[in-house]
Amino acid sequence: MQDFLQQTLSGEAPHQRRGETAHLRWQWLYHGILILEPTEPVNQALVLSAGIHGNETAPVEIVSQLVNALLRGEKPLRQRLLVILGNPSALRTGKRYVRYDINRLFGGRWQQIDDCDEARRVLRLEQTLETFWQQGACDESRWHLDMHTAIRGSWHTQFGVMPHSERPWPPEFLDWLAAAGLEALVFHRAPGGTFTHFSCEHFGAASCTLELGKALPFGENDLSQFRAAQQALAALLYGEPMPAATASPRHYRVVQQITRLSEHFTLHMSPDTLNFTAFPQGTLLAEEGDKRYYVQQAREYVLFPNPHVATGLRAGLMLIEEGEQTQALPR
Ligand SMILES: O=C(O)CCC(=O)N[C@@H](CCC(=O)O)C(=O)O
Ligand SMILES: [Zn+2]
Repeated sequence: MQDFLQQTLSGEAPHQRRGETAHLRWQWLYHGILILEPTEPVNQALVLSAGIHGNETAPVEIVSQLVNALLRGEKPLRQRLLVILGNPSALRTGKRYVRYDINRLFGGRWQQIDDCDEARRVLRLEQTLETFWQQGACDESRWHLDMHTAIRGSWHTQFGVMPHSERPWPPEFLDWLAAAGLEALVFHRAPGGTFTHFSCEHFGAASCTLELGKALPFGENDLSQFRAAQQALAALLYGEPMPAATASPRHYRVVQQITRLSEHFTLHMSPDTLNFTAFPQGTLLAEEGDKRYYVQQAREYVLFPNPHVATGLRAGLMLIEEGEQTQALPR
């Protein structure tokens, strides 16, 4: 296979479904799903995914470049690696999703929607991860990096979203995220239907949703903005030197989720509001019938505000920065 992205976009299975280089063996498992195993024994396994949303193309281009170099035999591999381009149909159309946002369906939530390609895709991805992790030794370290881009511009242009976990995060994982150039880390405080929640909750993986810049069509991305992330990935995959972290990411925690429940939902934010915009205590953020969302803490920052999500889905998250003084409004 010459080019994993082009192969995936073609919708065709490759003529040759497995192969090897001097460093590794690879196998095409299904559309957008490729497994690569080093010939030398290793004790680390990585799931590297992108294209869970079909309009978020920069990470797809980055993953494809990294993987193509491995397929051409130009680079060694230091991990067992499962590469996933999450939603090939959506990638072909350049839309976030075709019928349903697959990053809300993991952990079996696909069973709660009508049978459709996206529900089946999530089942396939869940099963593929399960088999991949089971194939490793029991002491193998498990990481999952799921790469996205944000719909809006952001005060922090590159950041990570960490799934809810009761376990402490491995320091080497946090160090890697800092070296990848992430300016902020956002910590969820409740379980969710994202891919990273699934791998963290079900398989104990250290996982993070990486948000790299703003969503643009294929060919319009300036990948040089993401040099640190690309170098950090090359370090992980090929054993190249890690870039030095220039700053420690700021830490934020989710304190409220705004959910759109009906057609009557109104979000009181302009379409230009950037991610991580701060709002003072008492600000009315959104309303829907009798339900009103206000800023509770002294100051809260908005993430992923989107009044156009399907009903029942998250229309925004409100964050506080760790270490900032908090004082909630009396209820
Ligand atoms: O910019 C937006 O509104 C969405 C960008 C995006 O797709 N983000 C992920 C975050 C997943 C997480 O919470 O870990 C998503 O919404 O699925
Ligand atoms: Zn996304």
